[in-house]
Amino acid sequence: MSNAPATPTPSDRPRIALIAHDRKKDAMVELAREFAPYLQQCTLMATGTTGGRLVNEVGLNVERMLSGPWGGDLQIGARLAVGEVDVVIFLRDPMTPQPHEPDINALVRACDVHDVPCATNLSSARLVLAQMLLKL
Ligand SMILES: O=C(CO)COP(=O)(O)O
Repeated sequence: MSNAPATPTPSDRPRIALIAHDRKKDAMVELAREFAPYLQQCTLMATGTTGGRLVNEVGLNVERMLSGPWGGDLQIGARLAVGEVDVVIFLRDPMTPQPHEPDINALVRACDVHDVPCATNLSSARLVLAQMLLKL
């Protein structure tokens, strides 16, 4: 039997969900640029508009769900509930009421139920990604 390390497969990659409310999307793009070399090695999913910006402005490969108000947060929550998401970066806007507040709460609750790390602001997102980088 060979002692060579197993070739990483897509399923070994950290699976990260990236979500940002409108007034936080520039910050998400900036964060993604900062961590792009790492994020390129991850399996990424995002809500629709956030994902579009990450694809077009950062060049990341992202699976795009529906936009948040149309159910994107719920789609990510459903994936997370069956063990398909390792980390959530969710840059929420605490100053703007959202029409889909119940969906947002459901996703954050699912993170707590399943003990999945959920960074809801830029500083905690940087801490989480920096810690993940150390495990490479
Ligand atoms: O509304 C959102 C999260 O609650 C984000 O959705 P978009 O990325 O489609 O703007």
